[in-house]
Amino acid sequence: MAKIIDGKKISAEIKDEVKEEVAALKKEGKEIALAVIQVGADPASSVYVRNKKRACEYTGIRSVSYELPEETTQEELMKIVKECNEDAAVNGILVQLPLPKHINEDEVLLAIDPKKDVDGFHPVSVGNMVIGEDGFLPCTPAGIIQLLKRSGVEIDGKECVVIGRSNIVGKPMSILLLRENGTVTTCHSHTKNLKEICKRADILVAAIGKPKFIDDSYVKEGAVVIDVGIHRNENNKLCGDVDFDKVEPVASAITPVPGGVGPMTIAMLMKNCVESKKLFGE
Ligand SMILES: NC(=O)C1=CN([C@@H]2O[C@H](COP(=O)(O)OP(=O)(O)OC[C@H]3O[C@@H](n4cnc5c(N)ncnc54)[C@H](OP(=O)(O)O)[C@@H]3O)[C@@H](O)[C@H]2O)C=CC1
Ligand SMILES: Nc1nc(=O)c2c([nH]1)NC[C@@H]1CN(c3ccc(C(=O)N[C@@H](CCC(=O)O)C(=O)O)cc3)C=[N+]21
Repeated sequence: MAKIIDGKKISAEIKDEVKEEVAALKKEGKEIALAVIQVGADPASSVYVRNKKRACEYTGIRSVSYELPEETTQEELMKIVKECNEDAAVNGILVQLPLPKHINEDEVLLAIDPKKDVDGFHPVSVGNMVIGEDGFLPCTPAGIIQLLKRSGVEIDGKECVVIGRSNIVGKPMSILLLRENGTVTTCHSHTKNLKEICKRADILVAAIGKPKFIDDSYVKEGAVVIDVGIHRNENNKLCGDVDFDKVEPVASAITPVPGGVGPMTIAMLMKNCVESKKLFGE
C-alpha cells in the first residue's frame, strides 16, 4: 500500500505560513494584491480561478479579477496588462492560460513586469530558474518540489522521469528536479520506449494531459508517483493522468487527484505574491 501524499494538508501548512506573513505586513500598513486576468471560459481555468479567489480570501491577499470575453483583442489585453504593471497597488499579475487562439501568448507573457510575474512564466523568470538565481518559480513544479520535500522524499541522486515538456509544467519541473540534484529524463510525444524509461524512475511525474494514461505497467515497484493531470470524467468527477487504482498498489507514495498537486499550485502562488511584495513592493 502506497503512502498517499496529502497535497491538501501540505498546502494548508503553506497557506498558514503565508497568512502570518500577510498579517505581519498589514501591521506595517502594507497590503498585497493579485490581479487575475482570464479571457474566455476554459473549464479547467475556471476551477483554478475559483480556488484562487478562496485562497486569497483565506490568506488576506486582495484579488482583482478581470473576466474578459472570448473575443477580447490582443490590444485590449495588452492594455490591461500594462495598467496592472503601472498600478503600484498590484503586486502580482497572472494571465490565465490557455488564451484564445487569436491571441499571441508569448507577447502577453513578455509584457508582464518581471517584478510582478508570480506565475514565473516571463523569460526573465525562466532564465533565472535555469541558472539557479533567485526569482519567481512556476507554481506547479515548485509546489511539487515542496510536496516531495515536506513528505520526506529525497530527490538527490534519484532517477527522476518527467512526462511532458510544456513551458508551464514539464520543462520547469525537469529543471527544478535537476536543481535538487536528481538525474532527470524528460519524455514527450516523440519519446521512444516511454514505458521502459518510466519503469526506471524512482520519482515519476506525469504531466501528459491524458486521463489515466499511466497504469501499473509504467511504474517500478516502490516508485514515488506525482500526478499533475486534471480532467473531468463523464460523471463530472476529477481524475488525473495516472490510473490511481492500478498504480497505488505498486508505488511507495502517490498523489491523489483532487487533493494532490492542484492545491499546491495555489499555495505557491500565494507565496509568490508575498515574495513580490517583500522584494519589490512599496
Ligand atoms: N494540478 C495543477 O496545478 C495543474 C494541472 N495541469 C494539468 O496537467 C496536465 C498537463 O498540462 P500541460 O503541461 O499544460 O499540458 P500540455 O498539453 O501543454 O503538455 C502535455 C505534454 O505531454 C506530452 N505528451 C502528450 N501525449 C504524450 C504521449 N502519448 N506520450 C508522451 N508524452 C506525451 C506532450 O508532448 P509534446 O510536447 O511532444 O506535444 C506535452 O509535452 C493537464 O492535464 C493540465 O490540465 C496543468 C497546470 C497546473
Ligand atoms: N497562468 C496560468 N497559471 C496556472 O498555474 C494555470 C493556468 N494558467 N491555467 C490552468 C492551469 C490549471 N491549474 C490548476 C490549479 C489548481 C487546481 C486545483 O485547485 N485543483 C484542485 C481541485 C479541487 C476542486 O475544486 O475540485 C485539486 O486538484 O485538488 C486546478 C488546476 C493551474 N493552471
